[in-house]
Amino acid sequence: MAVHLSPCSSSSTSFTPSSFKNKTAQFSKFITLIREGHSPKWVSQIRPRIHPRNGFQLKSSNGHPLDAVSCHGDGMSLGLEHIEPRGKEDSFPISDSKNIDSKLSITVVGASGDLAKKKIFPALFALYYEDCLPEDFIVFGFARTKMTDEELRNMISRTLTCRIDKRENCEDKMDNFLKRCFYHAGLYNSEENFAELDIKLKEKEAGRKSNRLFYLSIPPNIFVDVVRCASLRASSESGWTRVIVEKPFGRDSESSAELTRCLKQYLAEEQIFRIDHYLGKELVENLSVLRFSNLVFEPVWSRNYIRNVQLIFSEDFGTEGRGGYFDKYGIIRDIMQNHLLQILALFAMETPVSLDAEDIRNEKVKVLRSMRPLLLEDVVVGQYKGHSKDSKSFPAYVDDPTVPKDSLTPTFAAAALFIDNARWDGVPFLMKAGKALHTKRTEIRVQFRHVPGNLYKRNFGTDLDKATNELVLRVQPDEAIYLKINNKVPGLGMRLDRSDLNLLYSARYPREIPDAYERLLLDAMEGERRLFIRSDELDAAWSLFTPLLKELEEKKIVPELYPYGSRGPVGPHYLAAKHNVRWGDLGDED
Ligand SMILES: NC(=O)C1=CN([C@@H]2O[C@H](COP(=O)(O)OP(=O)(O)OC[C@H]3O[C@@H](n4cnc5c(N)ncnc54)[C@H](OP(=O)(O)O)[C@@H]3O)[C@@H](O)[C@H]2O)C=CC1
Ligand SMILES: O=C1O[C@H](COP(=O)(O)O)[C@@H](O)[C@H](O)[C@H]1O
Repeated sequence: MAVHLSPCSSSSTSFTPSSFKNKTAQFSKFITLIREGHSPKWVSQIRPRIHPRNGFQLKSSNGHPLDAVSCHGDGMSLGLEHIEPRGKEDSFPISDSKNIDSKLSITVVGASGDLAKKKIFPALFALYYEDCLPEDFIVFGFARTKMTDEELRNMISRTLTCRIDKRENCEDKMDNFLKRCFYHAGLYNSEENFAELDIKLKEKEAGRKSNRLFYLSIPPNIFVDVVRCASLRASSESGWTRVIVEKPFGRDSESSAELTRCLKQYLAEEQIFRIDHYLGKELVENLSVLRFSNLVFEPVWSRNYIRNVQLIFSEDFGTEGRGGYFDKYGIIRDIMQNHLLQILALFAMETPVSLDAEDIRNEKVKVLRSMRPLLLEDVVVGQYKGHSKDSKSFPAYVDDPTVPKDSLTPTFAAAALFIDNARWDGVPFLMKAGKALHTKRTEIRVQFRHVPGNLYKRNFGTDLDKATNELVLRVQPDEAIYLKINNKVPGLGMRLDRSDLNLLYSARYPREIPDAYERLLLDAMEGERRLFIRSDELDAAWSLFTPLLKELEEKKIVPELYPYGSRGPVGPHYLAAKHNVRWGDLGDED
């Protein structure tokens, strides 16, 4: 009987039991693993299943985080995934990665691209500079562009920087890092080209146990091809294989589910690391610390004290160079459905049972599933238009040659979301995201309720809203956490003033904050999934936005135009007013 892998991509593969040369070899490998010290506890929890590359695989039957360990021999192999006890050292700790007998091979697929140059290679170098990579690692670039190893190194070297506060040995470190970088040109759907990559990887791995990490820094339409080829032809035969997948994960619920289904033809969920780089940002990571390790915040973290929450993303440049991608997605899919919604989930979730990845992701899924799908009436969309200022002219979105002149794709959106649970009933969560605005900033703003029976209300005049407390978490730039409070102006009279209790990171922690990609790459190497998106989280996120996105497209809703470099359209003010909210980012002093 042949097992056919489904037709998610251009080719399908079949495996026959006759190719399993000797079944007893499976069991001798199994026994070897036990002898090598793998715990019989997890061995007893595994059950057989078919694996695309190895033909036969053993997998745990419960939903705990797993880690892939594969072994092979005699022309056939077993892929084993084992359960690690919760809360203990992670399934593949960096200390294990540092094991001198094993090698880490990182392949950046789409190495010639913008993200690879701008973020991934610099992040890998930063990790190397900080001694966070295993001693024995190599980095391969893979893309269609013809390049030699030397050309790749030249390309990468242009974007590498050493930490501002630690410049010693920078040149040497760069040289050593670059010596470990190699390149292989190939087609994304060619199993043959990935088999060639496999040969090169093996050459460098020199017979040692190898763990392989693939970073898919490519457009989404070729994700499945690459996963198919990499998993069938270039996955590790002696260690784990993991794949980091960049967004977008589909365009809506259906395409996202289909993408997940296709990826799972070749990978177990535990091998898929869906990246949302906002989860790797310092202030976003700190959100849980702030909430759950300070007595003063958690008790007020509910509808009883919080009037509204605002999640604001603003960029001071347009879609320059990325119009082709952006026009298919728009700002709601590009920023809101993922980055802002992930922050919202972390902000609003209940206390997780532990800091274990699954416990946190369980809570995020719960809160996402308690939310109301967005309604058209609670959304405003905009698009930037050309604008001239001080004899400088700024292009309209539709001036981009890769964007259709009549495009209705929003480059700006504002939305009101609601969580129908006991903690957040009736509290508006307002989101605002836009490109080509007057400033670059990402913030979480929490506006608190009025002080009941405030003794000092006469001092605030008629606008009591101006006197409420506001907690601001500025994710970027100039990371900061500050609380707006009312304070007495020093002196003999009784004059009140709005002041900030301000934790400005640059003053308190005068060192460079690692880039989000550094943290996330490190986590993926360690097998830590806490900051990556699980497939049910993704489903829940798409369920909230898909009906709205369809309606916007079907009804051809025309976005409100706003000038490049402005504060955006006026629609969001009406939306906020409808929910009795005033945007917190209006004052320039903020
Ligand atoms: N750039 C960014 O700031 C961000 C990007 N992302 C995501 O990361 C991924 C990579 O982004 P980015 O680097 O900007 O993408 P690019 O458009 O630069 O593409 C990366 C590489 O993929 C290859 N490629 C491009 N288009 C095609 C195509 N139609 N068919 C086959 N190969 C193609 C090219 O390499 P070659 O021709 O050499 O094969 C290119 O260098 C995308 O999924 C993107 O959505 C996510 C967050 C931010
Ligand atoms: O994912 C994306 O994020 C960037 C913004 O990331 P940041 O870390 O610079 O804030 C955005 O420009 C891009 O459109 C989007 O795809």
